[in-house]
Amino acid sequence: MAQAIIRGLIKHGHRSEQILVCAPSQKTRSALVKRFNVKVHSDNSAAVAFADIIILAVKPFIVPLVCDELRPALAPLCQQKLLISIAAGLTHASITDKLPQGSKLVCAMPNLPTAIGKGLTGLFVPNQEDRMAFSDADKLMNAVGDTVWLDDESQMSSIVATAGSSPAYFFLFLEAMEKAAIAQGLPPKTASKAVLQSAMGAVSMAIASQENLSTLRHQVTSPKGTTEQAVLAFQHGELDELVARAMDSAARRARELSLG
Ligand SMILES: NC(=O)C1=CN([C@@H]2O[C@H](COP(=O)(O)OP(=O)(O)OC[C@H]3O[C@@H](n4cnc5c(N)ncnc54)[C@H](OP(=O)(O)O)[C@@H]3O)[C@@H](O)[C@H]2O)C=CC1
Ligand SMILES: O=C(O)[C@@H]1CCC=N1
Repeated sequence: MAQAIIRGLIKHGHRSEQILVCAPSQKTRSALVKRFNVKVHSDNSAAVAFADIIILAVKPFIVPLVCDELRPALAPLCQQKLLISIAAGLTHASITDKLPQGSKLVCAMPNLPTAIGKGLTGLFVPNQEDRMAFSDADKLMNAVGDTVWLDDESQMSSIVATAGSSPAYFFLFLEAMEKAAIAQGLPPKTASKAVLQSAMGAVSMAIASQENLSTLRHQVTSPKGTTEQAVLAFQHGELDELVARAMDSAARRARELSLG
């Protein structure tokens, strides 16, 4: 995910020499230098001296370890630095507990399309009045997509399910359509093109249109036509219930991660 953010930031005008990536493995660091020409370091605390905004982009269980490493360097500077955690599930309090008192932290939940400037990031700070003070986090994530502020931290698990994880659901659905189209006899390249262009067209249209999703669906679905048969098959397969179950599972996992 860090690479997606870096790619998006550079694509949208941030200079690579202004980005320092701290990662333990030499292989990852070399790959990042080669790919993005960013600065790299093996020591996480180097980020404190270098950057005003520090993104914690490690697996949730590694966040406490990284906070331990940042703490000594961060303590005297914590009012001047802005930290952004993108770790799924971790609560604001559980991270600030590991940071020097007075540290400024935003919890964020981006998604992979950040890499092409089309991300969606949910942002949360405990006091809504503080949002202005955290506008740099909003600006940064806005450079790689859109942002939404969450009023309540309990909404974060829904943003994980709806935005953080959801590109994978769409990829899964598109994969299934591609397989079915090939099974029906389309050449793989034609199947892929037809699926992706149709998905892009549908989403672009939904964004541009004044109509809601249901109205747009009905515009495609001619009475007694072809679409109706496919929609009925999805409904017999209880698509709504399946999607709700899948999203509940993702949200539940985010809440589990918050318990450590
Ligand atoms: N993948 C996604 O679409 C999204 C992920 N997230 C969140 O992003 C976070 C990272 O997930 P993801 O990118 O998928 O995971 P990856 O495993 O792909 O990346 C994790 C990175 O953390 C680095 N790392 C490991 N240990 C340390 C350490 N001690 N100090 C500094 N860096 C370290 C690794 O570096 P090295 O290669 O050197 O080991 C690696 O590059 C998670 O918290 C996840 O919840 C949030 C939204 C979307
Ligand atoms: O699967 C995960 O845990 C991460 C968080 C959201 C997307 N990927």
